[in-house]
Amino acid sequence: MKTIALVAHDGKKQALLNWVGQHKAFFINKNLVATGTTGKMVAEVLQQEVVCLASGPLGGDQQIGAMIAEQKIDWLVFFWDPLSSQPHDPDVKALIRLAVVWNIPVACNQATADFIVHSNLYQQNYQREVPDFSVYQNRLEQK
Ligand SMILES: O=C(CO)COP(=O)(O)O
Repeated sequence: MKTIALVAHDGKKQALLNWVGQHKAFFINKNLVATGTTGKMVAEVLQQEVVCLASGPLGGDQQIGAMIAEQKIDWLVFFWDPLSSQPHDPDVKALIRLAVVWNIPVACNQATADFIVHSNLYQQNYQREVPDFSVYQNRLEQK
């Protein structure tokens, strides 16, 4: 079963909740994990279980990043707010970075999230290519 991580900054929470509410049927049979406040709100909208980690500023982004590195997340929906500063900006950057490192689909706005929900690739149970990190491993071993 696919696991989707959902995260939204305060200025983007309503946008995420609206989007999630528009796609209720899509989320049935999906494992959902989220940062603390986002998760509680999403669970209310969907009336579905959401694994709620710590709130973002308290380490929730880092927890999701760790799950990505452990290959436990298939898709990250992260509605980050480009118009306000965040005390935990390094964590935000690190989360997005890990999504790119591990080549998981990441939607940072509604348009991209819509594209993924409606993608034939997604419907066909798309399996992303896991990057080959052996070159880094070799470098570490040479040190
Ligand atoms: O800050 C966040 C993501 O960087 C989100 O955290 P909350 O879901 O706890 O508001």
